[in-house]
Amino acid sequence: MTELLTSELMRAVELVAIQSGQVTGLELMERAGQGVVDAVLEEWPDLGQGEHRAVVLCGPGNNGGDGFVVARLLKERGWQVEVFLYGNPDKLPPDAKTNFERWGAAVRPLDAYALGESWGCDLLVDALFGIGLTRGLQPLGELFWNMEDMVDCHPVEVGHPRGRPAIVAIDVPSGICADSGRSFPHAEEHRRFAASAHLTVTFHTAKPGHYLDEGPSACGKLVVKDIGLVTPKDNDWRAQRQETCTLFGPVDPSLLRKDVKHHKYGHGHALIMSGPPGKGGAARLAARAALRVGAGLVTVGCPMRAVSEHAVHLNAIMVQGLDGTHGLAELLEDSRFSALCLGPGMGLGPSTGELVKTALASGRGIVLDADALSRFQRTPQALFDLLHESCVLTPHGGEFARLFPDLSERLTTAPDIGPAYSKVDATREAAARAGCVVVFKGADTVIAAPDGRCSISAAVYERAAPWLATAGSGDVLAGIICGLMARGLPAMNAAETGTWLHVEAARAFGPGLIAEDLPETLPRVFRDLGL
Ligand SMILES: NC(=O)C1=CN([C@@H]2O[C@H](COP(=O)(O)OP(=O)(O)OC[C@H]3O[C@@H](n4cnc5c(N)ncnc54)[C@H](O)[C@@H]3O)[C@@H](O)[C@H]2O)[C@@H](O)CC1
Ligand SMILES: [K+]
Repeated sequence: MTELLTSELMRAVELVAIQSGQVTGLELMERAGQGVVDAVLEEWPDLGQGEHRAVVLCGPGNNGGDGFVVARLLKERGWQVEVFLYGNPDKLPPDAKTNFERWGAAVRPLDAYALGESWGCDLLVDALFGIGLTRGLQPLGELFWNMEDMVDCHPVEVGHPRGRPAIVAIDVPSGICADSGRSFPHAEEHRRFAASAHLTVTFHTAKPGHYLDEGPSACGKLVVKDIGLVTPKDNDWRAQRQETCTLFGPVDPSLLRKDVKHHKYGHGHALIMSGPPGKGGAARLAARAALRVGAGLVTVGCPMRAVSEHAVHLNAIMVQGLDGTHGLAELLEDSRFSALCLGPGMGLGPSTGELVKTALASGRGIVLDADALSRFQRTPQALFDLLHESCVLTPHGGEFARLFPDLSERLTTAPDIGPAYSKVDATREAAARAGCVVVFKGADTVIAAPDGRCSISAAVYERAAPWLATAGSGDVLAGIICGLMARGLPAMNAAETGTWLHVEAARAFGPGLIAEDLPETLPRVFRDLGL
């Protein structure tokens, strides 16, 4: 688990270190610049030998200051270095100004570079803006478009005669908000409003924006360099500041082990509600996932007329025909049902809403997904009034917008000032409003509890799982979380652990994955975890 710091918190950590006299801002800047050079040489060892050419693009703040340090350190290694500045050197903040002066060689205005498309270098350093970005950037010609093209289409080739540079972003690709991973679109005709990099080197700890929204694709690869800062642990310091969020993973295997002393009921009984005949596949996927993740028993509850369809497909999973809400209430008199899942394939008719209300009244652990969420599009508050701490909502972007239209709008409207409203902000607000755990799905899944706990469970960088974008994979996730809740995990733990396992199963299976493969790959994931 890694704590991710927003720009405000990062500044606060830096201030504590400087005020305590342990370090100066200038020393931190030197360490940051050195960290970037180290990361570049680790990533491209060929750049460690011989003379190379670098172009460093510096901005008007301390990110630019880091850039001047990098320029100087590369020059000391015998490189040819050209520096371009966005802004006025007289207005640089003190530490950046000192490093501008230490650089001491020519600095040309950025326009000369941005318009000139001078790509003939081995390393291009983006030191324009870091965590201090507060608004959209002025159009920079085709600079960002060319950077994206370079990253997407051209493998780095050190010494290529036409110059195919490795692109490294300092702290965060310029134009990307470090808190949200969002850029600030403007009316310029070019599509890119932020830099792209092969490698992004950040300091002390990653920021939420490295994992959210456009962040990961802009960053390329992310490396965190230690610059000797320590995040204060004391509660007083924390109490005065905004809450942090964590990058979740890996899971704690002890939560998943089965104790030899337990019989099947010791591992819980999950009830997965299904829709009408012909729509039962989603519930069966969820049920299979709940069973594979270790629930002792799993039952699919369905309308009487869907029993035979389920019966021909299911063996270890039981089928129970139910007579509407009355039937569900009667079934739940059996206290051994420890968690429920409603939504996948249930349909948008009134019966779905009624079944959800009956299930919620039982007070059991409940996962609501898909149609169980969309059914409440017109009356979200009616749903929120019934939710409790043992509930988990698992919306994708569309379902989130149906339940929380105002939050979704803030998240999708182009921001004009930074830090931009983030998926972490939106999920946290949603969880507080709903009074339960919310899993806002995507490659940048965010999970929040009503008490403010929040984590990002991202399928990006080395954990990318593009094959998860397949029909039914959300149903499987709902089933995994329900199975974990049936086993006794509290809602937040189940949501975080389930989301992590879901991605891990997709990664373990790899290309060609379909939803059916996910539950079947869980045993391999468990073996790899040492269970
Ligand atoms: N905070 C820390 O702990 C450390 C920070 N360091 C570096 O310092 C950076 C932060 O420095 P700053 O706070 O100076 O922030 P930046 O260097 O990111 O930029 C801030 C400057 O840009 C201006 N600005 C913001 N948005 C703009 C826009 N759209 N168009 C034009 N100007 C704009 C601001 O008014 C300010 O002058 C970090 O990203 C990192 O690279 C490192 O030197 C080491 C330690
Ligand atoms: K940058």
